[in-house]
Order: sequence, then C-alpha cells, then structure tokens
Amino acid sequence: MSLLLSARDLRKTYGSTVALNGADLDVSAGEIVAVMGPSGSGKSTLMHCLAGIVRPDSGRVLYRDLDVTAASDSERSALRRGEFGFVFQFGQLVPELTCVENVALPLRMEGVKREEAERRAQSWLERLDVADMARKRPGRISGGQGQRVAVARALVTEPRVVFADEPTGALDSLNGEMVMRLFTHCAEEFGTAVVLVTHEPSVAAYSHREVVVRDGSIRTTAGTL
Ligand SMILES: Nc1ncnc2c1ncn2[C@@H]1O[C@H](COP(=O)(O)OP(=O)(O)OP(=O)(O)O)[C@@H](O)[C@H]1O
Repeated sequence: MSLLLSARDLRKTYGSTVALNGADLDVSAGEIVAVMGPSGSGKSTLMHCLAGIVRPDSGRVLYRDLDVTAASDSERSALRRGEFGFVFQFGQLVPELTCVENVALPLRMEGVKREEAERRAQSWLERLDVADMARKRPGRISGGQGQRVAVARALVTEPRVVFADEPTGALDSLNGEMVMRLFTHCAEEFGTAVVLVTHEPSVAAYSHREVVVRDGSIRTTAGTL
C-alpha cells in the first residue's frame, strides 16, 4: 500500500516540557496504527503534528507530496477539512446542532447541499446504530452515543486518514468492537488509514501495527502485517 504520511525527527517543547523528542512514523493507505504509551508520553502531540493541528519546533511531516510542516495555515485547514477525519475525546460535537446536523457539518463546509448532506449523515448514524438520536442535541444523549455520533462525523467525508484519540474510551465492549470493525471496513474497502491512540489492548488488537511512544519518541514497534 502507498505511503500516505511520513513524520521525521519531530520535536516539540512546551516551555520546559519536552512533548516530542525526535519521533518518526510512517503510515500507509489502508493501515490501522495503534499509538500506545504512558500518560504524558507525547501521543496526542504526535497525532496533532501529523494532522497539521500543531506545528512541531523541528522535523518534518509529509502527507503524500505536501510538506505539512511548511504549509500555510489555509493549506493545512484545507487538508484537515478535505482529507482527514477526527475523533477526539471531548468537546467534539456542536451543542446547538442536532446529531444529524453535527454529522452533516463537514459536508456542508465542503458545499454539499443540506438535504444531500443530511441524507449521507443519516446513513452513517445508522451504521453506528445511533439513527434514533438524529434529531436530538448532543446534551440529550449518552457519552457513548455521542462518541458514536462523533465517529459518524469523522467518516462522513470518506477521509483518507482518520485520527482518533481514544475513540472507544466511552464505549462498552460491543460498541467499541463495532467502531473498530467499521474502521477495519474503511481501511479494507477504501484504503483509509487510521491512526488511533488507545490504552486498551483489545482495541489495539484490531490494528495492523502498534507503536509505543515513550518520552516523546517511538520506542518499539510490533507488526502483525
Ligand atoms: N498545549 C500544551 N501546553 C503545555 N504543555 C502541553 C501541551 N500539550 C501537551 N503538553 C505536555 O506535553 C507532554 C505530552 O503531552 P501529550 O498530551 O502529547 O501526552 P499523551 O501521551 O497524549 O498523554 P495522555 O495519554 O495523558 O493523553 C505532557 O507533559 C503534557 O503535559
């Protein structure tokens, strides 16, 4: 499978805290990579650098032919909107919008008409077994339901790369498996790459490759591919 993302020697400090200390990672199309490691080791910072949300102090991230680290803010936001999908732990759904409007939002931002965007959003809500929540606002549904709505929103644009920070953290094991099976399906069918941070070995078991971040760099890799 072709290489999509390539990070070399990423370094990032916050004041005197070293968050990344020379991290390297390659991610190919169709690959699910589980990023593991202790709290504070730099996992989220690594993901944010890969996704062009945080600019590293030094080092380089390439997405296909684009140097993400050197790209302008508008190029990076176009990349995030058009090519990437995100599932983060907290604060991801817009509270004033219904669930179906939340899922449709990335499509609306790309100029898709409301009716078509909501039809596509509804079909993803169905795949995640939260179709009944479509007309409710996020404050009226459970944390686990909200997490599945957020997964639907990340996948609705059929992104080339999904970045997911603990995507199954609020889910029971059956729903966690459902989300991981859906990621596996997207990887196999559409060549979607999935970079996910998890502490759960049962979730990491769905990945093709596990990487462990320690003290801001990748320390070990175990491959099953
Ligand atoms: N915006 C920030 N400002 C200051 N320090 C930060 C910031 N983001 C991260 N850090 C620090 O950088 C280090 C790495 O943080 P990061 O969130 O990447 O770790 P993590 O492995 O994702 O942790 P966790 O598993 O607890 O989410 C930590 O010491 C953290 O406190």
